[in-house]
Amino acid sequence: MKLSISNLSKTYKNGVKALDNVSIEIESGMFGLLGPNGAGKSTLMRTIATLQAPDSGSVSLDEIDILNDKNSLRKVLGYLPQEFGVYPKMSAEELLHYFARLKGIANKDERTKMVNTALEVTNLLEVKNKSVAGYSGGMKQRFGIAQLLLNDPKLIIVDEPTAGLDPSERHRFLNVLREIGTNHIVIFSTHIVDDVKELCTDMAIMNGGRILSHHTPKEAVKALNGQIWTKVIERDELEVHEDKFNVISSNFNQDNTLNIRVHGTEQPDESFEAKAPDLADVYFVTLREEKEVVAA
Ligand SMILES: Nc1ncnc2c1ncn2[C@@H]1O[C@H](COP(=O)(O)OP(=O)(O)OP(=O)(O)O)[C@@H](O)[C@H]1O
Repeated sequence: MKLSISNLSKTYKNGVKALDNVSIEIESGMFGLLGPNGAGKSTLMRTIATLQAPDSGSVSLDEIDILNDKNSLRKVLGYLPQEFGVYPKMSAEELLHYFARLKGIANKDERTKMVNTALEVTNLLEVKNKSVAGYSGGMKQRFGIAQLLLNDPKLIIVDEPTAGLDPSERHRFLNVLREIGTNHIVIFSTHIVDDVKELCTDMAIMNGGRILSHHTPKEAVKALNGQIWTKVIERDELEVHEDKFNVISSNFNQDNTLNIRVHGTEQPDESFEAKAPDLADVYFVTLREEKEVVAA
């Protein structure tokens, strides 16, 4: 299965160019779309989900021309938007039966089987009789996945599903996605680098409505080998270092000093130590290079 996006552009009425000639191909597996707030991720997701039209460009899933044949796409799509509304005071099981009926599954045995599978995959079997309105944030997100699994979608889109989840809920949610990622195209957007690191077989970094890079996480990290340098400095030395070196990130240590990471093909000076790159370095280097291009 392949999702092909070609030359997609969208400018909102207020003049914001949310998509700027986006082209990318996505195959089966877990695909992470990583970018800061306002990068254009939701606009891209909503366009693929046929909820809004671009100004130009095309999107296809195998032979389905998504923009001209919305209904065919919707039959194979599972979409979990960023805000997933208010739930009525019904149990998860009842609500899933209700959604399954809406999706046209009239046969009760067939519906029960589907509902049970969805509850099982999302680890909600034990709480299936509880009201969804009273679920925690993480349980609600997993319920969102349960409802989208009901029509056995081929393309699953989840928009920033881990925002606001506590670490254990986030972990449980990522495990559910991992479970369904093997035989579907799952696209999920996030601004959390670790989400992508833990989960994705493929990824792209987006900002300013453009795809800045598209690599597997492994390849992207490998490409920075030998280019990341660290040093511990006092906090009031940060500005000087930022003026002189390509500082991509800084983190406080317990003693209130700062650990800075610098990008460069050569050791900046002898006070720096070489470090193995990680995915956060990839993210910051990519965004920084974009800033330099925009400024030039
Ligand atoms: N309906 C709209 N009308 C006008 N501008 C919009 C609209 N929706 C989004 N934008 C703007 O388009 C840009 C891209 O927004 P989008 O929501 O696609 O980004 P995002 O990467 O999903 O960010 P976030 O994580 O904050 O949702 C932003 O500058 C946003 O303010």
